[in-house]
Amino acid sequence: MADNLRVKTLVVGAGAFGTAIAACIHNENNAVTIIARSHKNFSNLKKHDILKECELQTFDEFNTDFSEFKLIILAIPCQSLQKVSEWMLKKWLLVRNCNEIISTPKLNIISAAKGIEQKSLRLPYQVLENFWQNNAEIGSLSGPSFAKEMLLGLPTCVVVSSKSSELLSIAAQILHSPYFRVYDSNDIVGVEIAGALKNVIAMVAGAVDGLELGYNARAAVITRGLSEIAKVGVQLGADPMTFLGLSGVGDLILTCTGDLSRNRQFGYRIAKGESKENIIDSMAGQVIEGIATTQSAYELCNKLGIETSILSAAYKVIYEDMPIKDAVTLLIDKEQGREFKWK
Ligand SMILES: NC(=O)C1=CN([C@@H]2O[C@H](COP(=O)(O)OP(=O)(O)OC[C@H]3O[C@@H](n4cnc5c(N)ncnc54)[C@H](O)[C@@H]3O)[C@@H](O)[C@H]2O)C=CC1
Ligand SMILES: O=C(CO)COP(=O)(O)O
Repeated sequence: MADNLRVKTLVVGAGAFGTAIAACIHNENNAVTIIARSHKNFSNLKKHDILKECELQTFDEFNTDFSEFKLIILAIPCQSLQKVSEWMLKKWLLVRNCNEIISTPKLNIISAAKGIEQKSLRLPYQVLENFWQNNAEIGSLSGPSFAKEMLLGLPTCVVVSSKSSELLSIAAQILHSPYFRVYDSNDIVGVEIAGALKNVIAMVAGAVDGLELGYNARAAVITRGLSEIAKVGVQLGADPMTFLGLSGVGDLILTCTGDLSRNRQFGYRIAKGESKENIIDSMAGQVIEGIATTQSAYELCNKLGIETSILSAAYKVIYEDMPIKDAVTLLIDKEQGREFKWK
């Protein structure tokens, strides 16, 4: 296809997921530009044949009008969404040489972040909607998708969620391919709550394995964890069926059982006696979203008046230095009760 007929997609962030999604969607119909923090990232990206063809820019040097891109994917951690949005708006005004964005077609922005913003307790789409107001349609990409497997071209199914059907159709057109299947959903609250909270449950599942408590215990954490996730989601207005989908049980199973998960690894290593600081230092700057989300989730559950014992046990270990064995006792000694209680 002639270059001027190709759709253009922008991927903001050149970490594990930014790199992987760019490799999945760059093709003869879709030209991907990736924004990385520094030129140092470029040599890493160019190790992959497909990424050699993408346009690479740094945050500092970037000077294209954002509305040239049919889709913008934010592949950055949840806690950076506000800052990166501020950077984008500043750049956009600079490139357009104006003080205000007036009557432009809306941007189409999809976030891949799986977390809850600290202090404000907002989900990624709420941070973005609040910032971009009428200047963008907002969506969320989630589901079981280890970046490493996507980079290898292994089959992956994800869900894109948005209130805008136009954005859903653009996302399907740009993202969907035989090995990268995209389903759509209108339940952005459910999809984002599931994506955020599964990281905390994955840390606990990792800890169960680190403590060698057995497969039964791990299955119990996954299932009871799903019940806690659904309880929080339903209270926030999510559709309960979402938790049976790719962003719910799909991503939960992947992250709780797959050793590629950084959140699972974190829990495993904590259970083996390593300190939180040590583990973070060893991750070479890669984000472990579950750490910040544990705190946000704890505060959110308190605010909503919901009892969630697994999420709360994770908080006590990570933020109150409760010995992990005491947290296990807390969960085992919990009062007997009905399997499903929505409050
Ligand atoms: N790695 C994976 O398999 C998947 C990750 N995700 C989610 O995608 C999000 C990003 O994850 P990864 O790419 O894995 O993380 P990462 O830590 O590998 O990369 C994050 C990137 O964001 C950049 N960044 C962070 N804060 C920034 C700021 N303020 N300004 C500019 N750049 C900034 C970093 O420089 C880095 O390049 C997370 O929320 C994660 O949960 C979603 C699906 C799969
Ligand atoms: O969300 C992920 C896969 O769907 C990646 O999980 P981790 O951040 O735990 O590696």
